[in-house]
Amino acid sequence: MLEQRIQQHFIDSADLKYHAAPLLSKPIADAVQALLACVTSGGKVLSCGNGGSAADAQHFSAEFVGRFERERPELAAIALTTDSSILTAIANDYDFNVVFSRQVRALGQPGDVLLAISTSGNSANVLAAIEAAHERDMVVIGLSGRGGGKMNQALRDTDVHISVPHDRTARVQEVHLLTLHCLCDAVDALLLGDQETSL
Ligand SMILES: O=C(CO)[C@@H](O)[C@H](O)[C@H](O)[C@H](O)COP(=O)(O)O
Ligand SMILES: [Zn+2]
Repeated sequence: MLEQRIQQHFIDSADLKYHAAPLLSKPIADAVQALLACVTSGGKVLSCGNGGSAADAQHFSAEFVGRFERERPELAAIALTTDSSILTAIANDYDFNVVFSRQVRALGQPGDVLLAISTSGNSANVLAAIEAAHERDMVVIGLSGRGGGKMNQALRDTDVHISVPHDRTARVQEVHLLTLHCLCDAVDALLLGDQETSL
């Protein structure tokens, strides 16, 4: 019974990945181009999200600043989810809805990229970060699910929306993580050439 339940998670996750691959490969490739333009012109990536998506935001920035699978120069990325002093001060003095947007206004420059992650597309602090990024002439890569929610309206035509076609938060997050690894792999391939992985 329990093992069957566990196996069903694996099957559902694999099914979604098969189904989503042809739907998401184009927006993911568009996101790669946005990231490449950013890093080759001296820009940086700011990333944000709540809960599991905060972990995803940090996962991405760790692989940009550190490395993914291949040796390469450092790439600039900052997760806006990590500084507890900044987060508590902004939430305490202003509102939790602006914990990311104030950091975007403080750190964002034209040509930078905001990686905005929300499985529902409806988290107010992520939506406010998108608005702040537009004020700073940044491109936004939005990762969502469940039809995209309010992120559909928040994003511009010049942004990239990667919307996972599933309603369950955990399944959406599983495809978000795969997407982040696709982004890291493709940026490395375009920067270094299409070689085999070294790690
Ligand atoms: O990881 C999970 C569920 O798998 C949760 O921590 C989840 O990330 C949180 O409930 C978030 O607050 C959901 O926000 P969002 O993805 O809708 O923006
Ligand atoms: Zn989770």
